[in-house]
Amino acid sequence: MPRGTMLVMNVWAIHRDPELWEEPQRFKPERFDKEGEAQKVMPFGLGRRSCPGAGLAHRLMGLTLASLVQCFEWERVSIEQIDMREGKGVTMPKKEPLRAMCRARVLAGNTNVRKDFL
Ligand code: HEM
Repeated sequence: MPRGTMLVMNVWAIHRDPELWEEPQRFKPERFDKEGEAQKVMPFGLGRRSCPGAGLAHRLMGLTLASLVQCFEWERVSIEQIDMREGKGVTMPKKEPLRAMCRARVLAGNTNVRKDFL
């Protein structure tokens, strides 16, 4: 490849390649229990120009999720399966926004908690 060539990878397609992934279209977080699977995901790019914020993003994602679980009680708004299809946009929005009910837990300073939530 000549020097200075710009190489653009289609990460979207790589992440959905059935030769690399079992049932690539299904939401199966347990797939990453298998050794080596996590190394096949490239959300932050690769090489010298990969995302310098990857470490911060990894830490923040865990912290954000844990804070949401620790500080709020969550309930579904219906018994229908959650629509996991993606919409269009740079930040990977869901096609149908996720709707859920939440209530601050007592430890988060909420004293107005229903008994069945305790
Ligand atoms: C989930 C969160 C994030 C994702 C998925 C993400 C993803 C990416 C991707 C795919 C690139 C392009 C890499 C390439 O060209 O190969 C990039 C670049 C970059 N990201 Fe992130 N990023 C995230 C969070 C962050 C955060 C938190 C920061 C800063 C605090 C950040 C700063 C940057 C910068 C400065 C670049 C340009 C690097 C360069 O061109 O040399 N990103 N990011």
